[in-house]
Amino acid sequence: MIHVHDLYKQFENFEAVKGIELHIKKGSIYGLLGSNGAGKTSLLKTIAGIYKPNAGQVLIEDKAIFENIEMKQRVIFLADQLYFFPNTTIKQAARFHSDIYTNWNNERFSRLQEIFNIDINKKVHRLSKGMQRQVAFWLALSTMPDILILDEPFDGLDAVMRQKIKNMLIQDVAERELTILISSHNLREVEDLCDSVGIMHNGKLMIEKDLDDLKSDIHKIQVAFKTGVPDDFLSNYNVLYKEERGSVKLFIVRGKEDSIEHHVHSYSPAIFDLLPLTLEEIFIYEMRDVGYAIENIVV
Ligand SMILES: Nc1ncnc2c1ncn2[C@@H]1O[C@H](COP(=O)(O)OP(=O)(O)OP(=O)(O)O)[C@@H](O)[C@H]1O
Repeated sequence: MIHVHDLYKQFENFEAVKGIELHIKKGSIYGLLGSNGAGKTSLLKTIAGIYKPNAGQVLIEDKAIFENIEMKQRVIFLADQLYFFPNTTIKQAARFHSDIYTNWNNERFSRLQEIFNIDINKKVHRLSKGMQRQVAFWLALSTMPDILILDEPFDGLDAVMRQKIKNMLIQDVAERELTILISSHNLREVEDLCDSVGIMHNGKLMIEKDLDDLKSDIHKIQVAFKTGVPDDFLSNYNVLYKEERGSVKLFIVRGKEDSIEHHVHSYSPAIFDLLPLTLEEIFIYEMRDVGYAIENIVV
Protein backbone atom coordinates (compact mmCIF):
# COMPACT_ATOMS: atom_id res chain seq x y z
CA MET A 1 0.00 0.00 0.00
CA ILE A 2 2.76 2.47 0.97
CA HIS A 3 6.01 2.23 -0.96
CA VAL A 4 8.88 4.53 -0.11
CA HIS A 5 11.71 4.31 -2.61
CA ASP A 6 15.21 5.75 -2.15
CA LEU A 7 13.77 8.74 -0.29
CA TYR A 8 15.84 11.80 0.66
CA LYS A 9 14.67 14.82 2.67
CA GLN A 10 17.00 17.71 3.22
CA PHE A 11 16.68 20.90 5.28
CA GLU A 12 19.11 23.51 3.93
CA ASN A 13 22.39 21.58 4.06
CA PHE A 14 21.22 18.92 6.50
CA GLU A 15 20.04 15.53 5.26
CA ALA A 16 17.41 14.25 7.69
CA VAL A 17 16.30 11.26 5.58
CA LYS A 18 18.93 9.41 3.58
CA GLY A 19 17.85 6.92 0.94
CA ILE A 20 15.03 5.17 2.79
CA GLU A 21 13.24 2.11 1.38
CA LEU A 22 10.08 1.19 3.22
CA HIS A 23 7.11 -1.00 2.41
CA ILE A 24 3.89 -1.14 4.37
CA LYS A 25 1.13 -3.60 3.57
CA LYS A 26 -2.55 -2.63 3.53
CA GLY A 27 -4.22 -3.38 6.85
CA SER A 28 -0.96 -3.61 8.78
CA ILE A 29 0.37 -1.60 11.70
CA TYR A 30 3.97 -0.50 11.20
CA GLY A 31 6.02 0.87 14.10
CA LEU A 32 8.81 3.33 13.32
CA LEU A 33 11.40 3.43 16.09
CA GLY A 34 14.63 5.35 16.36
CA SER A 35 16.97 7.54 18.32
CA ASN A 36 16.20 11.22 18.95
CA GLY A 37 16.84 13.19 15.78
CA ALA A 38 16.95 9.99 13.69
CA GLY A 39 14.61 11.56 11.12
CA LYS A 40 11.33 9.82 12.03
CA THR A 41 9.12 12.94 11.99
CA SER A 42 10.76 14.14 8.76
CA LEU A 43 10.06 10.74 7.19
CA LEU A 44 6.45 10.64 8.45
CA LYS A 45 5.75 14.15 7.16
CA THR A 46 7.20 13.25 3.77
CA ILE A 47 5.12 10.07 3.62
CA ALA A 48 2.02 12.11 4.59
CA GLY A 49 2.71 14.44 1.66
CA ILE A 50 3.39 17.45 3.89
CA TYR A 51 7.05 17.69 2.85
CA LYS A 52 8.22 17.41 -0.73
CA PRO A 53 10.97 14.80 -1.09
CA ASN A 54 14.34 16.08 -2.36
CA ALA A 55 14.79 12.79 -4.17
CA GLY A 56 13.08 9.41 -4.34
CA GLN A 57 9.40 8.61 -4.14
CA VAL A 58 6.52 8.07 -1.77
CA LEU A 59 3.87 6.03 -3.53
CA ILE A 60 0.51 5.16 -2.07
CA GLU A 61 -1.29 2.64 -4.24
CA ASP A 62 1.33 3.47 -6.90
CA LYS A 63 0.53 7.21 -6.90
CA ALA A 64 2.73 9.99 -5.57
CA ILE A 65 1.22 11.60 -2.47
CA PHE A 66 2.76 15.08 -2.66
CA GLU A 67 0.15 17.63 -3.84
CA ASN A 68 -2.23 14.75 -4.58
CA ILE A 69 -5.48 16.17 -3.15
CA GLU A 70 -7.53 13.04 -3.81
CA MET A 71 -5.05 10.81 -2.00
CA LYS A 72 -4.69 13.25 0.91
CA GLN A 73 -8.41 12.82 1.58
CA ARG A 74 -7.60 9.29 2.65
CA VAL A 75 -4.45 9.92 4.66
CA ILE A 76 -4.52 11.51 8.12
CA PHE A 77 -1.36 12.64 9.89
CA LEU A 78 -1.53 13.25 13.64
CA ALA A 79 1.48 15.33 14.62
CA ASP A 80 3.30 15.02 17.93
CA GLN A 81 2.47 18.69 18.52
CA LEU A 82 -1.18 19.17 17.73
CA TYR A 83 -2.49 22.29 16.06
CA PHE A 84 -6.07 23.54 16.12
CA PHE A 85 -7.35 26.87 14.82
CA PRO A 86 -7.53 29.39 17.68
CA ASN A 87 -10.90 29.67 19.44
CA THR A 88 -12.43 26.75 17.51
CA THR A 89 -14.95 24.53 19.27
CA ILE A 90 -14.99 20.76 18.69
CA LYS A 91 -18.24 21.20 16.73
CA GLN A 92 -16.62 23.81 14.45
CA ALA A 93 -13.53 21.64 13.99
CA ALA A 94 -15.82 18.73 13.03
CA ARG A 95 -17.63 20.90 10.49
CA PHE A 96 -14.30 22.02 9.05
CA HIS A 97 -13.18 18.39 8.71
CA SER A 98 -16.51 17.40 7.12
CA ASP A 99 -16.02 20.15 4.49
CA ILE A 100 -12.53 18.93 3.64
CA TYR A 101 -12.78 15.14 3.90
CA THR A 102 -15.36 13.61 1.57
CA ASN A 103 -15.54 10.35 3.56
CA TRP A 104 -16.40 12.21 6.79
CA ASN A 105 -18.91 10.12 8.76
CA ASN A 106 -21.23 12.16 10.97
CA GLU A 107 -22.82 9.10 12.49
CA ARG A 108 -19.42 7.88 13.59
CA PHE A 109 -18.55 11.29 15.00
CA SER A 110 -21.72 11.14 17.14
CA ARG A 111 -21.05 7.55 18.25
CA LEU A 112 -17.48 8.40 19.24
CA GLN A 113 -18.79 11.20 21.44
CA GLU A 114 -20.03 8.51 23.84
CA ILE A 115 -16.47 7.22 24.14
CA PHE A 116 -14.67 10.55 24.40
CA ASN A 117 -17.47 12.16 26.38
CA ILE A 118 -16.38 15.77 25.84
CA ASP A 119 -18.89 18.59 25.24
CA ILE A 120 -18.64 19.47 21.53
CA ASN A 121 -19.29 23.14 22.31
CA LYS A 122 -16.02 23.38 24.25
CA LYS A 123 -13.15 25.34 22.70
CA VAL A 124 -10.37 22.91 21.84
CA HIS A 125 -7.50 25.12 23.04
CA ARG A 126 -9.11 25.31 26.52
CA LEU A 127 -9.03 21.51 26.90
CA SER A 128 -6.22 19.68 28.67
CA LYS A 129 -3.33 18.26 26.62
CA GLY A 130 -4.73 14.70 26.85
CA MET A 131 -8.25 15.86 25.97
CA GLN A 132 -6.92 17.71 22.92
CA ARG A 133 -5.28 14.48 21.83
CA GLN A 134 -8.60 12.67 22.28
CA VAL A 135 -10.25 15.30 20.06
CA ALA A 136 -7.54 14.77 17.43
CA PHE A 137 -8.26 11.00 17.38
CA TRP A 138 -12.01 11.65 17.42
CA LEU A 139 -11.80 13.88 14.33
CA ALA A 140 -9.26 11.64 12.59
CA LEU A 141 -11.33 8.48 13.01
CA SER A 142 -14.49 10.28 11.86
CA THR A 143 -12.85 11.04 8.49
CA MET A 144 -12.72 7.25 7.89
CA PRO A 145 -9.10 7.35 6.69
CA ASP A 146 -7.44 4.52 4.75
CA ILE A 147 -4.08 5.46 6.24
CA LEU A 148 -3.33 6.90 9.67
CA ILE A 149 0.14 8.31 10.29
CA LEU A 150 0.73 8.86 14.00
CA ASP A 151 3.70 10.68 15.56
CA GLU A 152 3.95 9.97 19.32
CA PRO A 153 0.18 9.50 19.40
CA PHE A 154 -0.35 8.45 23.00
CA ASP A 155 1.57 11.29 24.57
CA GLY A 156 -0.55 12.79 27.37
CA LEU A 157 -3.32 10.17 27.32
CA ASP A 158 -4.18 8.32 30.53
CA ALA A 159 -3.86 4.51 30.59
CA VAL A 160 -7.60 3.84 30.19
CA MET A 161 -7.96 6.21 27.24
CA ARG A 162 -4.79 4.81 25.63
CA GLN A 163 -6.29 1.33 25.76
CA LYS A 164 -9.65 2.53 24.43
CA ILE A 165 -7.98 4.26 21.49
CA LYS A 166 -5.75 1.27 20.77
CA ASN A 167 -8.85 -0.94 20.70
CA MET A 168 -10.55 1.44 18.25
CA LEU A 169 -7.49 1.41 16.00
CA ILE A 170 -7.25 -2.38 16.05
CA GLN A 171 -10.97 -2.63 15.28
CA ASP A 172 -10.57 -0.32 12.26
CA VAL A 173 -7.62 -2.37 11.03
CA ALA A 174 -9.63 -5.59 11.36
CA GLU A 175 -12.91 -4.29 9.97
CA ARG A 176 -11.88 -1.88 7.21
CA GLU A 177 -8.22 -2.69 6.62
CA LEU A 178 -7.01 0.64 7.95
CA THR A 179 -3.22 0.92 7.54
CA ILE A 180 -1.32 2.54 10.41
CA LEU A 181 2.20 3.95 10.54
CA ILE A 182 3.15 4.89 14.08
CA SER A 183 6.26 6.42 15.56
CA SER A 184 6.69 6.20 19.31
CA HIS A 185 9.38 6.11 21.95
CA ASN A 186 7.03 4.00 24.05
CA LEU A 187 8.25 0.64 22.87
CA ARG A 188 5.77 -1.34 24.98
CA GLU A 189 2.99 0.41 23.13
CA VAL A 190 4.60 -0.40 19.78
CA GLU A 191 5.15 -4.01 20.85
CA ASP A 192 1.44 -4.34 21.73
CA LEU A 193 0.13 -2.83 18.52
CA CYS A 194 2.47 -3.34 15.61
CA ASP A 195 3.03 -6.28 13.31
CA SER A 196 6.14 -4.82 11.61
CA VAL A 197 8.81 -2.47 12.84
CA GLY A 198 11.54 -0.33 11.33
CA ILE A 199 14.43 1.13 13.29
CA MET A 200 15.94 4.43 12.11
CA HIS A 201 19.26 5.98 13.04
CA ASN A 202 21.00 9.01 11.50
CA GLY A 203 18.46 9.31 8.68
CA LYS A 204 18.73 5.66 7.62
CA LEU A 205 16.53 2.64 8.17
CA MET A 206 18.76 0.06 9.84
CA ILE A 207 16.21 -2.72 10.21
CA GLU A 208 12.80 -3.45 8.76
CA LYS A 209 11.15 -6.68 9.88
CA ASP A 210 8.02 -8.40 11.07
CA LEU A 211 7.94 -7.98 14.83
CA ASP A 212 7.72 -11.76 15.34
CA ASP A 213 10.77 -12.34 13.10
CA LEU A 214 12.69 -9.57 14.86
CA LYS A 215 11.94 -11.13 18.24
CA SER A 216 12.71 -14.69 17.14
CA ASP A 217 16.07 -13.58 15.71
CA ILE A 218 17.75 -12.29 18.84
CA HIS A 219 18.08 -13.93 22.27
CA LYS A 220 19.54 -13.52 25.70
CA ILE A 221 21.69 -16.39 27.00
CA GLN A 222 22.59 -16.84 30.64
CA VAL A 223 25.16 -19.56 30.99
CA ALA A 224 27.74 -20.94 33.43
CA PHE A 225 30.42 -23.60 32.94
CA LYS A 226 32.26 -25.63 35.59
CA THR A 227 35.63 -24.79 34.03
CA GLY A 228 35.18 -21.35 32.49
CA VAL A 229 33.81 -20.36 29.08
CA PRO A 230 35.18 -22.61 26.27
CA ASP A 231 37.41 -20.67 23.83
CA ASP A 232 35.28 -21.17 20.74
CA PHE A 233 31.94 -20.74 22.53
CA LEU A 234 29.54 -18.73 20.27
CA SER A 235 32.40 -18.04 17.83
CA ASN A 236 30.01 -18.69 14.91
CA TYR A 237 27.39 -16.32 16.25
CA ASN A 238 27.00 -12.57 16.11
CA VAL A 239 27.27 -11.59 19.78
CA LEU A 240 25.82 -8.09 20.30
CA TYR A 241 26.68 -7.84 23.96
CA LYS A 242 28.31 -9.80 26.77
CA GLU A 243 28.56 -9.30 30.48
CA GLU A 244 29.85 -11.27 33.49
CA ARG A 245 27.61 -11.63 36.52
CA GLY A 246 29.86 -13.64 38.86
CA SER A 247 30.17 -17.12 37.43
CA VAL A 248 27.15 -16.57 35.18
CA LYS A 249 27.82 -15.02 31.76
CA LEU A 250 25.21 -13.09 29.84
CA PHE A 251 25.26 -12.94 26.05
CA ILE A 252 22.93 -11.19 23.61
CA VAL A 253 23.14 -13.18 20.40
CA ARG A 254 21.57 -13.07 16.97
CA GLY A 255 20.11 -16.43 16.03
CA LYS A 256 17.08 -18.71 16.24
CA GLU A 257 16.13 -20.40 19.49
CA ASP A 258 16.64 -23.99 18.26
CA SER A 259 20.06 -23.34 16.77
CA ILE A 260 21.35 -21.52 19.87
CA GLU A 261 19.93 -24.12 22.24
CA HIS A 262 21.52 -26.97 20.29
CA HIS A 263 24.85 -25.14 20.17
CA VAL A 264 24.98 -24.27 23.88
CA HIS A 265 23.94 -27.77 25.01
CA SER A 266 26.82 -29.26 23.02
CA TYR A 267 29.17 -27.57 25.56
CA SER A 268 27.34 -29.19 28.54
CA PRO A 269 26.87 -26.01 30.58
CA ALA A 270 26.23 -26.18 34.35
CA ILE A 271 23.56 -23.50 34.03
CA PHE A 272 21.76 -22.43 30.86
CA ASP A 273 18.80 -20.15 30.26
CA LEU A 274 17.61 -18.87 26.90
CA LEU A 275 15.30 -15.87 27.09
CA PRO A 276 13.45 -13.79 24.49
CA LEU A 277 14.07 -10.05 24.51
CA THR A 278 11.45 -7.32 24.86
CA LEU A 279 11.28 -4.81 22.00
CA GLU A 280 12.88 -2.25 24.31
CA GLU A 281 15.86 -4.57 24.90
CA ILE A 282 16.16 -5.34 21.16
CA PHE A 283 16.13 -1.61 20.42
CA ILE A 284 18.86 -0.91 22.98
CA TYR A 285 21.14 -3.70 21.73
CA GLU A 286 20.55 -2.91 18.04
CA MET A 287 21.39 0.75 18.74
CA ARG A 288 24.49 -0.32 20.65
CA ASP A 289 25.50 -2.33 17.58
CA VAL A 290 25.57 0.90 15.53
CA GLY A 291 27.50 2.80 18.18
CA TYR A 292 24.57 4.42 20.03
CA ALA A 293 25.16 2.89 23.45
CA ILE A 294 24.10 3.58 27.00
CA GLU A 295 27.16 4.89 28.82
CA ASN A 296 27.78 4.41 32.51
CA ILE A 297 27.64 8.12 33.22
CA VAL A 298 28.50 9.37 36.70
CA VAL A 299 27.35 12.93 37.46
N1 LIG B 1 12.13 21.99 9.54
C1 LIG B 1 13.40 21.65 9.82
N2 LIG B 1 14.43 22.48 9.53
C2 LIG B 1 15.71 22.14 9.78
N3 LIG B 1 16.09 20.98 10.34
C3 LIG B 1 15.11 20.11 10.66
C4 LIG B 1 13.72 20.40 10.44
N4 LIG B 1 12.99 19.34 10.85
C5 LIG B 1 13.87 18.43 11.34
N5 LIG B 1 15.15 18.89 11.23
C6 LIG B 1 16.37 18.17 11.64
O1 LIG B 1 16.30 16.87 11.09
C7 LIG B 1 16.78 15.92 12.04
C8 LIG B 1 15.73 14.88 12.25
O2 LIG B 1 14.64 15.45 12.94
P1 LIG B 1 13.27 14.67 13.18
O3 LIG B 1 12.35 15.58 13.91
O4 LIG B 1 12.81 14.12 11.89
O5 LIG B 1 13.79 13.48 14.13
P2 LIG B 1 12.99 12.44 15.04
O6 LIG B 1 13.54 11.11 14.73
O7 LIG B 1 11.52 12.63 14.84
O8 LIG B 1 13.44 12.89 16.48
P3 LIG B 1 12.72 12.77 17.93
O9 LIG B 1 12.65 11.31 18.26
O10 LIG B 1 13.69 13.49 18.81
O11 LIG B 1 11.39 13.43 17.83
C9 LIG B 1 17.14 16.70 13.29
O12 LIG B 1 18.55 16.90 13.31
C10 LIG B 1 16.41 18.01 13.15
O13 LIG B 1 17.12 19.08 13.74
